[in-house]
Amino acid sequence: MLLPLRMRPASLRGQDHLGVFLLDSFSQARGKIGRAAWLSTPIGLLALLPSVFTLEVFDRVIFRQGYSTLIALLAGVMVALILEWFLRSRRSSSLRDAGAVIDWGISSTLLDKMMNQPLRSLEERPAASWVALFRDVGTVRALMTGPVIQSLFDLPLAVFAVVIVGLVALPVLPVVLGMVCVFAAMAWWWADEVKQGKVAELQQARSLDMFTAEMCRARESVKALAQQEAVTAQWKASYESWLAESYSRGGQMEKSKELSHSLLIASSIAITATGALAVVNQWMSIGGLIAANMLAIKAISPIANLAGSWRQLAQAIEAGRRLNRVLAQTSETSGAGVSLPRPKGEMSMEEVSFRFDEQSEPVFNKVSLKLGAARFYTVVGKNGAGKSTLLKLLTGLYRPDEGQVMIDEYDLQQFSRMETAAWISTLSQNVYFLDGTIADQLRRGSSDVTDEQIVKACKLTGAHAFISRLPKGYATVMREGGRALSAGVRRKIALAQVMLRNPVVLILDEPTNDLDHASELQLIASLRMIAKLRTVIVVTHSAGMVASSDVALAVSGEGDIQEMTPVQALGVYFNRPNAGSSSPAPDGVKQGPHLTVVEPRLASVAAAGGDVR
Ligand SMILES: Nc1ncnc2c1ncn2[C@@H]1O[C@H](COP(=O)(O)OP(=O)(O)OP(=O)(O)O)[C@@H](O)[C@H]1O
Repeated sequence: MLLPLRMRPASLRGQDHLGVFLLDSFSQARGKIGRAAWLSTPIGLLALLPSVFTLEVFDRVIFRQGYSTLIALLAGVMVALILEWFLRSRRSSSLRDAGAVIDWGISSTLLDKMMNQPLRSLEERPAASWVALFRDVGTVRALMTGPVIQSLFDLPLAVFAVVIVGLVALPVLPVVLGMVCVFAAMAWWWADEVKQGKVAELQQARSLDMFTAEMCRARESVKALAQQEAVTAQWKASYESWLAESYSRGGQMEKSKELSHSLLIASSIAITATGALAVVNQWMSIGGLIAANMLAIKAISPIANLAGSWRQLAQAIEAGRRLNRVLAQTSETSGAGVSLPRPKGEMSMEEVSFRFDEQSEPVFNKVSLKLGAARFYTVVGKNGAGKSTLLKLLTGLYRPDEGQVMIDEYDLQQFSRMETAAWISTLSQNVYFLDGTIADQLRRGSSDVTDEQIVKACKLTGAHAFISRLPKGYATVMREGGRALSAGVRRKIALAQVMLRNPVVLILDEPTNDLDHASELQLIASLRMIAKLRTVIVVTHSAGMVASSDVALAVSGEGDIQEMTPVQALGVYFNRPNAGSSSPAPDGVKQGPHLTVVEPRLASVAAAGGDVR
């Protein structure tokens, strides 16, 4: 239900749980909507004056040659017209303001909601459906400025018109009432989309939009794998189904419009015929007959217009329901309430269980784990075992179904995303940048960083050398997630972004993906040094990284995690049973399981435990 509180039937108040969040935004515009509703009464009355003018002209001016009456009537009707124009423009402007207030209220609440939803809720909805939700806000706002609300506000006019017909042309009143009832019945009959609460055409248009967005995102894969034919066929099928629905609905609407037009003419004929009989029998005047015809149109128009706007109302109701479902979802916690001392960086999991949904097997089943502060951990396991899921639990991005994830003695659940991110910085597998310069990207997570710190972080991750060679250096603009930069450079910049947060715990998901061999060695060396001061946890398929870590956490894929020495992990997961002994070392490993390669010019940074701030 989208109507503001004072416009809703009393029976619905308080029980409309669907509209409760939207009503918050509507209530901010209540004053403006109220003013528009109040203005509708004088507007309705003034709109009837031309009919009364016609009546008087016929009855008093024509038959009695009353020139002075005509001048007085003309003056009166001109004043009324100007006043009506003024009031109508005030009403439109109030409704426009109300629409803007509602739009702003819902859009900003929706944006807050989106930003503060747990990652799992965000993942359950395709990215394109969020874009569609913001478009839904426009649909709800259009309700305020479109024909629906105007027709609703004009409904009192119908009542006034019928009353005046009763006063000036009583014999035709039954015909007018009959026609009003016919139009009201037709309006009810055509309201099937409103009654069903869904607009199939709109739903198909949304699916089509979402598929088009997916297609654009997957353009490189589609081209590379030559999937054009299959994708085109799928898109055309989706488009055809939307077009068929739109065509059939369009046809129905045209039919109803034609019928409504013919019925209006029929009403006029019926009123004229009945009125003519009444005039002949001197039950009413000719002026009364002409005025009754005009008033009948005034009485029927709001009802006919309302019926013509059902579609817009149905779309707004559907959009409102969708918005409300999202707004009603739970957000992440807003914070711990007090500023807690910076933790040392010990991480632990106590009896943690997690599964993606009821139907799937648990990824973790009562797992307990203790990770010491300032140590270097690697996470190993086969594809799909649950390594990334483990990282998301450790960063607080996923909440365990059971058990606790702790940093030092604090349960992560008590912290807001901002609080957790200040201590635990994470670099996910897929790096994506919003539009802006490289410097903007680096400042986005930590606005107070200095240029010197930015350069230091980029040197640490190896991004600086590349950025310095760009014609615009750090002012180079990145678009579409930074596609113009190579994947390796994007990863190095993202890593610098993470380092600038000055975390206690650094969590990286396959950071050596896309890195060349020298960069991988440099990163491993940097991470070893960073781990002198911070806890470093890295999901990796790099033997060199595992060999350089203090402990390997092996995710079995059967719900548990085992702690191993790097040598054991290299044997089990990299088929290198003798790594760390006198046998050939894994790639990137120079001496035993520990890598000691540090670029000389980075030594000072690395020696400070990667402290760039
Ligand atoms: N958003 C999700 N919704 C549902 N299931 C998921 C989701 N993300 C991961 N999974 C499932 O959870 C399991 C663990 O996935 P995860 O990405 O943690 O594995 P991984 O060990 O990191 O794999 P890889 O080495 O391929 O990156 C997989 O079976 C995967 O299909």
